[in-house]
Amino acid sequence: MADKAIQKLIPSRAAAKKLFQNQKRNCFTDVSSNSVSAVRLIANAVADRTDNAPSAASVSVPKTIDDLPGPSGYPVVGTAPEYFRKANRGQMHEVQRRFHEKYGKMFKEKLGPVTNVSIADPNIVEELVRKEGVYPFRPPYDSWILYKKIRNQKAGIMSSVGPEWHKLRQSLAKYTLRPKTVAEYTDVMNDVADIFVNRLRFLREKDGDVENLHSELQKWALECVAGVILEEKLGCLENEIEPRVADFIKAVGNMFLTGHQLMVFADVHKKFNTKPWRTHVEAWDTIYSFATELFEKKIDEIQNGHVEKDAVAGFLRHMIAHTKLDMDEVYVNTTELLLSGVDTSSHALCFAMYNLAKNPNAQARLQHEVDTICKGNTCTSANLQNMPFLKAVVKESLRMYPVIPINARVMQEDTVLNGYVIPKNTCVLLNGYTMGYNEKYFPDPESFKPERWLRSSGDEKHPFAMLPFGFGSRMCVGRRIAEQELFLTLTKMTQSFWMEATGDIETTLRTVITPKERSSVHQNLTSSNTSSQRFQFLGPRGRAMITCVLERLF
Ligand code: HEM
Repeated sequence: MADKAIQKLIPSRAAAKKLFQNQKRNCFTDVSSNSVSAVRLIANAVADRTDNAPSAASVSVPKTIDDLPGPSGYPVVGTAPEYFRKANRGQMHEVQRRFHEKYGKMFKEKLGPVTNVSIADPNIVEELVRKEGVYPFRPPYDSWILYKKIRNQKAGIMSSVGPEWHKLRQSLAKYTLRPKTVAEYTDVMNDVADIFVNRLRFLREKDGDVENLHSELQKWALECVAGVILEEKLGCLENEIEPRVADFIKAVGNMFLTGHQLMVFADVHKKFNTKPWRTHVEAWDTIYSFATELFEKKIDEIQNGHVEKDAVAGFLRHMIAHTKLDMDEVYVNTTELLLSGVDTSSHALCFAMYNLAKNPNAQARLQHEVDTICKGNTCTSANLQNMPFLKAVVKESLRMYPVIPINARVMQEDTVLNGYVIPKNTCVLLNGYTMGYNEKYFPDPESFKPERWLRSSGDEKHPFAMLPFGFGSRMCVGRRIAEQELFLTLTKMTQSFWMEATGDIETTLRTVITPKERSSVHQNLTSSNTSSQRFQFLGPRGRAMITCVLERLF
């Protein structure tokens, strides 16, 4: 295969020159013919900024995937056992980082019968974006596909591929990624942030203890995303919550956890009806039943004209009113948006709070910015335009704790990346986590330094070196929603509390990076403005709270 592909990829000199010129003019259009790929290869060889780019001499003989370095692994199972070793469980991102340290910015690896390629270099990511075509293929978990098959369920924007995905995506992204539209949800999000902060105070005041901070964060995220999509107040942060809300949150966590566990040999798990498979099915069933209930209630309200006249239309109403999606499509999109918005935003907020608590100078600087710009009032979307440090805090926190540390694409055709022919159907893993800790792009990467993102730092950042929301036309469709939730809630937290922490959060990967159950973090929340009114979140043994919250719950 490789020889044939290489032959096809080598154009005549004249054709190459002409195509190269076109290519330079058109570098972001999708061109998929092999001859053009070859020209890209030449263009990349000439323009490649990477330190070990293929030399001009090697260009005429592109290398194949077999030439890539990588761990040799064991017969049949390849490197799979490496990920199942006790010390490495839930640490796929760390294992990948170590492989990159050993084999460089691009390596191959056999996982069972499949050969994957891993990359951790912004130039190669950029090259991939240019070549991934109209339908970037992020592989859904096999377990998702199997579930949808047994339940005859359609795929939504997150789990579909090809033209089907494109249709769902186009209908949605024009609203969810439009800053002006997302800004309309400022009040909804601020209301939830208020309730969240009051809830923390209430829990503290009641018995001096916050029983389950992580659960409060997940409820905060669900309340936000339900407000934005369904215009629905679920009451997640009230004292008594409906069991279905708690069940849904638990189901989302279980679906991501077991999806990750079933990454290899999902069909075998299904055949033998193993525990992870049963949990996976149960989790999806719970997710769909919750979404169906909400969806049907909202549709009923819309049809009967019971929607508040002044309410800002949620994304569900946008999809119904302004797109050509049928009701089934609107429903699966709604479901997948809801479930995508819980563990992602809640973990991101948890890590940002933790980073601020651990870095008092950064927290003080943020407090100063918040006080100067918001002047003690609720933050508006206009205020957000003037809060670069707040944005830098979120960026830096996502660099250190990218909620989704490894992204993936399946090549839709033989594609040359960094001078290697990557065969069609190969899965390429993009290690955002590894890039985020690369000294070359982020000096002193272990330190939390929001100021590195400020224009005044004078640092030029490679635009593809940090991709917490993914990239290209398949990037996170909820990005702006998530960012705005984080900005507004962190502002409210900063206006309300001073956060302190000792100890460290440990993380585990369950599709999303999650704080580990037994992280020994000690964190105080103190009312930020009145020193006499001290909110100390105390745990059962009198230890400072967020600490104990994390110790108990994760
Ligand atoms: C800090 C929070 C979040 C992070 C870090 C995050 C990150 C990501 C990443 C890395 C992807 C994959 C993109 C790619 O393949 O290039 C993704 C996809 C997606 N995200 Fe998010 N996300 C967050 C919050 C949200 C929220 C709040 C929602 C919903 C409102 C959401 C909805 C989605 C959906 C539906 C997709 C699939 C998009 C597609 O395939 O077209 N995300 N997200």
